[in-house]
Parts: sequence; C-alpha cells; structure tokens
Amino acid sequence: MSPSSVMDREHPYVFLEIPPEVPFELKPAGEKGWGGFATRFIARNSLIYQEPALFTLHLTMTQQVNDSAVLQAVKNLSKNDKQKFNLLHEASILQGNDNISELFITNYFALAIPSHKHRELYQPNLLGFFVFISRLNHSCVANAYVPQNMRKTISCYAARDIQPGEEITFSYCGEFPNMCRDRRHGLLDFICHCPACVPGTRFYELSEMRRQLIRGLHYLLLGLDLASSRRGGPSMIITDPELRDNAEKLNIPLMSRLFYESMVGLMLEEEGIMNGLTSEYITNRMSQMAEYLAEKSNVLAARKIMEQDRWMDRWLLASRTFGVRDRGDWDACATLQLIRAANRP
Ligand SMILES: C[S@@+](CC[C@H](N)C(=O)[O-])C[C@H]1O[C@@H](n2cnc3c(N)ncnc32)[C@H](O)[C@@H]1O
Repeated sequence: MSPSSVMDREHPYVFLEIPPEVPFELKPAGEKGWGGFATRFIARNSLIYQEPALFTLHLTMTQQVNDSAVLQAVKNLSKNDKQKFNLLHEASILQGNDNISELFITNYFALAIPSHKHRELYQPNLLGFFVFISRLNHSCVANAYVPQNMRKTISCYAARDIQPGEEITFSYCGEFPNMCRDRRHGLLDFICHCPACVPGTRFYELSEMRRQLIRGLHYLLLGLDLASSRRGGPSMIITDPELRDNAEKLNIPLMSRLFYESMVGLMLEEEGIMNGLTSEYITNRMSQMAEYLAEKSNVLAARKIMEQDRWMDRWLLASRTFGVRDRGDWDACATLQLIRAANRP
C-alpha cells in the first residue's frame, strides 16, 4: 500500500458522515486537495444538493471574520455538528493551516435575506458556514452552479449532465465568464488548473477570446466594464469612441441588443458554461427589450429570434436585423437610464 493511500484512509474527511441524499463522495483531487465526485448520474439542471448552514455569522459592515466570533458560534453547536467542524479543522491543519478564521473563510457563502428595502436585499455581512457544498472545488468551466441564495440554505445544481465518477465543480465567482485567466487568478487565492486555465491549449486560446468578447458585449449592453478592477471607471474595452459613448448612454438600438445578448449566450454555450439559470436570465432580458419594439417587422423578427432553442440559431437570426432602428429605441434608452439612476448607490 502506498504511503499516500494510508494517509487518504485516515484523512479527517473519511470520518465525515455524509447525508445519504448527497450524490457525491469525497476523494483526493490532485493539487486541489480533496473534492466531491458524483456517485450517480446527475441530469442537467437538476438539484444536486440543498444544504442548510452549519452556523451563520452576522457581522456589522465594519467587522471582519475573527476567531472569537467563529469559536463562539461553534460553542453553541450540537455535539454532532461540532464534530463536523472539528473534522474540517483537522483537514485544514493537515494542509498547513491552523487558522480558525481562515477555515471559516474557505467554507462560507454570503447569504442574502429578503428585506423590505430593495437595496438591502443582499446583505454581504450574513455569512454561512457550509460543510458539504464547500467541499466542491472550483473550475472556470464548472459542471455545477450555486445560485445566489435567499435564506440560510444554499443549493447546488448541475449545469450539464454529470456522469458517475466525474468531479463536481462550480465557479467560486459568478463574474468569471467575462474575465480572462490573469484577472481570474488575481481574484482566486490559488492557481486554478481547469481546462480554461492551462495556457498553450486550443481550448485555452478560444476561452480567452470568448471571455474577452463577452466582456466587450457586456459593455455594449450595460455601459459598464464588469471585468475591470476599477468597475464603473473608464474602460477601453470598446475602442470606437462613438460606440463606447452610445454604450455608456445606454443608447444601443433594440435589435442590436438582441444580437449582442444572443452572442453572449452563444459564447457561454460554446465555452460549456451556459446553465439553466443564466439562459433564463438572458432570455428574460431579451424579452423585456423586445417589449419596447414598435415597428411590426421588428416585433416579428424578435419573436422569431426568441422562438429558437439554440443560442447559435438566435444569434444567426439576430445578425440579420442587427443595427435596424425602431421607434421604441428612444423609450427603451430612457427607461434603462432611469433604472440605472435609481440603482446608483
Ligand atoms: C472550499 S475548499 C474546496 C475543498 C478543498 N479542496 C478541500 O480539500 O477541502 C477551497 C480550496 O480548495 C482548493 N481548490 C479548489 N479549487 C481549486 C482549483 N481549481 N485549483 C486549485 N486548488 C483548488 C484551494 O486550496 C481552495 O482554497
């Protein structure tokens, strides 16, 4: 028996009692430490696991995660739950990290709680500690996703079909689709080795191009450079000054918007990171824009575009009416500007 397999058999995770409904097992995952591997076939868009927080920390806006806050919360746990925390702590020590706050930071998800005030919907200072979904590793081309949660529970869904034995991964940052490798690695605190992060491969080159393109398309749609470290500040992702100015004023014709949105969809699909939630989100945004169309020919063209199931087909059709003007353009632009002004902090 090799020394590593002896170590693996005695690893703290082996003693974690995994609930029977969890469709993955914990195993070593190379340089990523341990990870979760599917124990059965998981169909695209289906729920993988819904998990309640082991405990939560509600910090004030100026407070940071600290050892005493974490230890105080752990003290109030049941014996069983304390044991889970201790096993994760032991595993963390094996990886050379004895720091309690760090352990919390590696295993938390920010929780959103509904609030009467729209702007307070997302409360980044309510943090939940999760034992099982936190065992899943990151990938920039993940096969699962964890949507923004609304209560003290998080859910993980399959972004595509997952075969038994396949490692289940999700993206630790929802905004990675429009960021190139260097920017992503600047935000992660480790070097990711997923297929989109290994330079010199065809997939890597295509991935870099696709993400740069998505970044530019987002600029055209939102007038914002979401991938910039100075978000909201000046950006040169669109070099044509007139087009950039129109994007910043949200003055992009509706039919062009449908084309840009379809192209984002196509790029995400080609990259292998389109999931049910994102698809629904882009489709809704396209439908909302189409509502402003006033010319009959454009209304019909938009309807045809939206009827297509594949993003490639939507994009091809949308390219035929790209740049066509509509009487509803001005109305849409004015409304988008009002929404932006209302949402400014
Ligand atoms: C929440 S934990 C995930 C589970 C962890 N691998 C374990 O053994 O418990 C996050 C940590 O896993 C490692 N990790 C996750 N995804 C990775 C990736 N794609 N490449 C390298 N390391 C990764 C990093 O050390 C990261 O800080």
